Amino acid sequence: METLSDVNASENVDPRSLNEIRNGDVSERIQTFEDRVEGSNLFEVFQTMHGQFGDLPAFKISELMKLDSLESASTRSLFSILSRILDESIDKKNGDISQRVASVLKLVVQEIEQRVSEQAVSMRKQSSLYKSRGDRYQSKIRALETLATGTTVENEVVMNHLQHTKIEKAKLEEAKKCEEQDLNRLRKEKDKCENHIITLKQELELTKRTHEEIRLQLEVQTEETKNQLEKKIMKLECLLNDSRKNVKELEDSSESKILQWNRKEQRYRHFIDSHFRSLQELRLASGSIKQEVLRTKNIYAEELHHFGINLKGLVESVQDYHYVLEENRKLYNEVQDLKGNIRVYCRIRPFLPQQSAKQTTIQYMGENGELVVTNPSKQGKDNHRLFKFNKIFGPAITQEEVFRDTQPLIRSVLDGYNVCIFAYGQTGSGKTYTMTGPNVTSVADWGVNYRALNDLFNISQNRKGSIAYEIGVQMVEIYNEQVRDLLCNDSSQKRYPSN
Ligand SMILES: Nc1ncnc2c1ncn2[C@@H]1O[C@H](COP(=O)(O)OP(=O)(O)OP(=O)(O)O)[C@@H](O)[C@H]1O
Repeated sequence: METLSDVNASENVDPRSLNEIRNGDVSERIQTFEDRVEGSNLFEVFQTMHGQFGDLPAFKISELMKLDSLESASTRSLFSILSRILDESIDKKNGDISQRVASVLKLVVQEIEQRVSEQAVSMRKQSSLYKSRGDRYQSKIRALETLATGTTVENEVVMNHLQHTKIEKAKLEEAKKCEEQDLNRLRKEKDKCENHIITLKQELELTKRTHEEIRLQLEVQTEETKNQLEKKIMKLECLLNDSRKNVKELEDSSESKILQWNRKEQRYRHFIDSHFRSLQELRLASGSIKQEVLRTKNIYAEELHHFGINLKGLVESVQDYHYVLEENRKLYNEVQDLKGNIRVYCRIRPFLPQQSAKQTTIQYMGENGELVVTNPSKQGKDNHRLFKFNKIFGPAITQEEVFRDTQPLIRSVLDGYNVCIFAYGQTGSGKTYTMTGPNVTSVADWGVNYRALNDLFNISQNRKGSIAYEIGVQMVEIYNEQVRDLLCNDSSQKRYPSN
């Protein structure tokens, strides 16, 4: 890019000249060129002649004419000299001009004419030169103005770049801070590492010493081991010899075994061949069995079809059966109701082996549940008392017989009735014996509880295809007007109902 200073340097033009050219002021420049010529010598000659021109000798004029100073004199000086000479001649000689003065004047006029023509040519040249320069400068000015406009856009770009650079600088400063922090951290870590290295060196030194000691010990051990190994090698060589003998023997035996194996192989081959033949026979048999199975399958499908038809009838029968069963249950429960919701049975305990006076107070025991008890200590009407029960179980009756009478009542539980079996009597009268039994491991001795539960579980098991039962049991004891839970393991919580 060509700048203003470059243009000045290349053209060697004063900036002031540029302005003058721009304003078109060229005339003053022509005068300046005229002033550059100075003819002081000629002027001085004419100064000396001032006031005595009429007496100017011929040699002086010749000398004057020979002088080269005419060429070097300025044009203004020449005009001034010419004017004075003419004024002098007019004043002193009444307008006559001598031949010599006329020739001098002629020379001066010729010189002036030549100069004027030369200067005119020069002026034209200079004028055209300045004009061309002016045009060039104008175009350069326009170029510079365009350049200046471009520079504004560039400035914006540069400003953006500067802004970006500032942000980058801020980031770099931030990064620098981080790096300084990292550097500080690394310095600390370096210090730590150096300390660690010192510690490690000490440990290494210690380890070296230990290692040296161990090495010495190992050398001793190695020597011992070497001796032992040498002994072992001796032993092993002996063993090797033995082994070689053994190998020889084994080779012999293995040869005989190989012969045996070959014979066995022969036998197995025969065996496999026979099995292969059997297998082929089996394959044939399996084919026929498959056909048989297919036939059976078809027959089975037909039978299944018939079975389905029969089953349908059976399902209908089962539905009828359920209906009949329901009817039975209703009738059964009605019978139980007719028998009475509350039934009282009396069981008479036999005498215990340790009882000495085996004298009974029971006077009469009727089939209809009547019981007459005597009291020998009382007389008259109070001597005997009559009791009426649903049934009386005598001393010889078994556990099975007692249960049989309660069984129907217990079974009504399965139809949704609540049943309670209540054993009442004084201490030692046989309540536990009747309800639980003397020996639970013997089925014959089972009391009402075991038998009832066993019966209920059996029935629920038989009916599980049609009915799912949930069975719950409670066993309580009322003693001294306090109810106690007999199924509770924790004696502290036995009191019923538990808190
Ligand atoms: N029917 C019976 N046949 C044989 N022995 C019986 C019979 N009933 C009870 N006993 C015997 O009588 C004794 C007392 O019976 P049990 O313990 O059943 O009486 P209990 O009424 O439960 O007494 P408690 O109220 O003190 O518990 C027991 O030794 C028992 O074996």
